[in-house]
Amino acid sequence: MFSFFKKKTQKPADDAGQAAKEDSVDQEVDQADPAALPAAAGVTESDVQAIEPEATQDMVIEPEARPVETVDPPPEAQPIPAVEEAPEIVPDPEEHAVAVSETPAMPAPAEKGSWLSRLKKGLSRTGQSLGGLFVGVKVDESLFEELETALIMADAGVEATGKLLTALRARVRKERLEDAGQVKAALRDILADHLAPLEKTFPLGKATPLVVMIAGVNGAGKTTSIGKLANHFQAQGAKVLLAAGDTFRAAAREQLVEWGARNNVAVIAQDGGDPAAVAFDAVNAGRAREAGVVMIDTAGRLPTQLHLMEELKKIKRVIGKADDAAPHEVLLVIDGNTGQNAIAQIRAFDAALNLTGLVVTKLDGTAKGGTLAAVAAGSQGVRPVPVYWIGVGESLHDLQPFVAKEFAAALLGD
Ligand SMILES: Nc1nc2c(ncn2[C@@H]2O[C@H](COP(=O)(O)OP(=O)(O)OP(=O)(O)O)[C@@H](O)[C@H]2O)c(=O)[nH]1
Repeated sequence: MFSFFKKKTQKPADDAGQAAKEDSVDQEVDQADPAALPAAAGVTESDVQAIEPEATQDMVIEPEARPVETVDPPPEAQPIPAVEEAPEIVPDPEEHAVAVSETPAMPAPAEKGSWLSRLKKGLSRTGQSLGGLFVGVKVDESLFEELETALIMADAGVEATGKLLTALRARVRKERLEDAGQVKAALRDILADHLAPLEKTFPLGKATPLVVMIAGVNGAGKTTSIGKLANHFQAQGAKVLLAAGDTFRAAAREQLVEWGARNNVAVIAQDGGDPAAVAFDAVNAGRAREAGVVMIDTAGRLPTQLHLMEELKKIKRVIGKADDAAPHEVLLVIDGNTGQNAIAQIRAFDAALNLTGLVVTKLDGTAKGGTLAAVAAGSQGVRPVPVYWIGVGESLHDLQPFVAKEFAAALLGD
């Protein structure tokens, strides 16, 4: 395992200072000869080196911020393998002894059934309010009215709700459906068709390395999703490299480093400084080490924090200086509980970054599972960005590819 850590003592004093500093680095980076970029971005070769054990002593780790309790090790977790390059950048490797596994931990096909039941359970609040409407009722206008209310309450939005109900009425008429169960089955098909354009297979292997930039608001589940995906990609045989693009929050870096240790993959990190430089290093390191995937975490931010949105654009630009075609994927992680606000988030991040996909987390326990129907309908002018993965919990197995048919069934509690 390769672990890198660039040490810098300078930290941003405040937002204004940080913005000014970023502006100057931005100009440097943008005007620089790409070959000279590492230096322009404040990166020197001596900065990028395998961490020595004693260097970890200087790391600032907030013990209370360690996410140990939020991260379930895979059921088949094994003790740390006796690898020479054990995760030295982790201050206390013993803490990882129970969590590190070399064994791919994503579900085998046989586990598909349990994923479907977790998906159904995760979406049960939406499932009960939508699916529950069909129990012991007659097929009449009041059923359609209740459905309309339930879809709006599930945050499907006005456009999707109208479209779905128009299609359902037509189907009921055409097929002369009189049984509520049949109407429910018809709605399930219509929903699945409606959501199908969002379904897309993640293009692992499209480029080597495939550079994936991850963005989102604070706490959406970016870092956790990266950890789960690292495991997923490894299970598919891809060598993974992670980059801790949140250079401001020590706990965020720590969390990624921890996921790196769990998955036995390298993490590029830096204490303070320019996140674009970390991303740039990561792409180069990924290429040098023939990684299959480089995943770049970024600090959480609100679309209204304009200077932070500019920083995100800059990170993307600088990644492009390391590899013309990169980032190949720009993913927005959204919290499934966010409801209609997710639409505003997608619009804003898409405008800044031209998103290629979504990861929707925390669908467990939400009554707002209809949001994806709103995305598919292009509600409020949102572009129907593909959904690669959905998350229904905190364990490794709880993040899985989005399948429209499965999702539609779970939305109706089936
Ligand atoms: N219930 C549930 N919790 C989740 C899911 N995905 C992530 N979480 C939890 O959400 C919390 C925040 O996740 P993070 O990965 O730290 O979020 P982040 O976007 O990286 O956060 P910042 O770095 O602060 O922007 C953690 O406690 C995760 O375990 C999910 O699908 N379901």
